Amino acid sequence: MVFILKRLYSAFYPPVPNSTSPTPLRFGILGAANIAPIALVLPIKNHPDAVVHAVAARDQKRADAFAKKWGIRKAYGGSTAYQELLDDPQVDAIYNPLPNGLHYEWTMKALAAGKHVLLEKPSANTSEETRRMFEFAEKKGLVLLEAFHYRFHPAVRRAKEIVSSGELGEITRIETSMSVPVGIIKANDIRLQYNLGGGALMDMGCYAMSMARYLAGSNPVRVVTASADTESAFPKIDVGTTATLAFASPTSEFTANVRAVLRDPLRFGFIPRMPELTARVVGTQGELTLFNFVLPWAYHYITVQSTLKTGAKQTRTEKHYGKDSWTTYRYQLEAFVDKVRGRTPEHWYDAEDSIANLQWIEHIYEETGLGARPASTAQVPAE
Ligand SMILES: NC(=O)C1=CN([C@@H]2O[C@H](COP(=O)(O)OP(=O)(O)OC[C@H]3O[C@@H](n4cnc5c(N)ncnc54)[C@H](OP(=O)(O)O)[C@@H]3O)[C@@H](O)[C@H]2O)C=CC1
Ligand SMILES: O=C1OC[C@@H](O)[C@H](O)[C@H]1O
Repeated sequence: MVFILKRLYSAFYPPVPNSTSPTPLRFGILGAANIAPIALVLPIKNHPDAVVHAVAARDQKRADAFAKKWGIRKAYGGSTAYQELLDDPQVDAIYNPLPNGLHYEWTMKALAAGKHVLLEKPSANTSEETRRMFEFAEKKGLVLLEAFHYRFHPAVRRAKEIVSSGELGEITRIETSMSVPVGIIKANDIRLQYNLGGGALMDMGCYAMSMARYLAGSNPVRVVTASADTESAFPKIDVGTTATLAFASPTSEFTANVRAVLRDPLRFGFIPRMPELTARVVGTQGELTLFNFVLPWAYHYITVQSTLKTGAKQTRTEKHYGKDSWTTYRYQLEAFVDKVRGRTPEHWYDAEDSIANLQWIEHIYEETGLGARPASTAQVPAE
């Protein structure tokens, strides 16, 4: 417990670098979003070559309050604030943590304004929108990254390394699961609004899908089964989705179970269930479990159970926290800034990865009968 508190403390009070660049990469944030402090504002304090220059919110008071609280120089507010932020020549890169259904519109506008974009997950409401954003970024020579921060963390990279090493033999099953108990996500949350791109599969499921594909090292070949739980209060929203995907293997096929739940029901009507954040790979020679693959910087463990040549089973536990005080978001920021600066990031993933992730999310939504999330109807700049 003390260990976790220390990790949280250093995430919230990151050490500042001894020297900083006179010309740092200047970020602008679209929306005074809940996630912005932990995902960008705090980790950037530890980056010697990046700063947050401005924030924009639909309400001036909200923008001012956010800027004051987090020490941000400039605050744009009002109905034209987002565009004013994009037009600010002192902003080099945009962080887009708007609701999913607005990702496409404002990323396209940011790219049109000549800004690099760090875009929250899931990248858009549809895979076609994702493809268009990446094509536009490519055309403009700008960096665009879907913020799957977990992928940059040493614990996740190590889990992948173990799977790829062949130590577990041939993969026979993958399970990725993310759930939170009912009550955490409030009824008016963006995650429960269809037009804003809500749904468990979009929100938590995009990680579960991304991790399953990452561990598999390929894309699925088909959806085997998929079912969604709904509640009448939230039309067209999956409050929970479970899907089984088939992947091709050298000998035949293996399956991945992907589970995402936004409102896990109480046990016996009153006991909250523990959140789940687990990835598991079962192979012909052993199995691996990564507990907390999404926020491994706070706490995680990897257990590997393998079968020795003698037939005996051996179990070990590994932990990989990497650099002191670095969260998944700090690792992600390092890669993003490196990419913009023309350096080769230690780790990266490409447009095809983001496009495929959403394609398979769409396939699952179709299979559940709920249908994919609605495409944006906003006017966007010509690609
Ligand atoms: N990487 C990660 O770990 C996490 C990523 N996320 C992702 O970040 C994004 C934002 O999530 P979160 O911070 O929880 O969201 P918030 O509920 O804080 O909403 C984000 C911002 O959206 C703006 N907004 C614009 N239009 C609307 C609208 N019609 N309704 C509601 N809000 C609107 C608001 O900006 P304004 O201030 O201008 O009013 C608000 O600040 C999502 O894509 C989510 O998937 C979320 C949590 C964790
Ligand atoms: O990105 C996220 O990570 C953590 C989850 O709890 C949250 O709902 C999601 O948006």
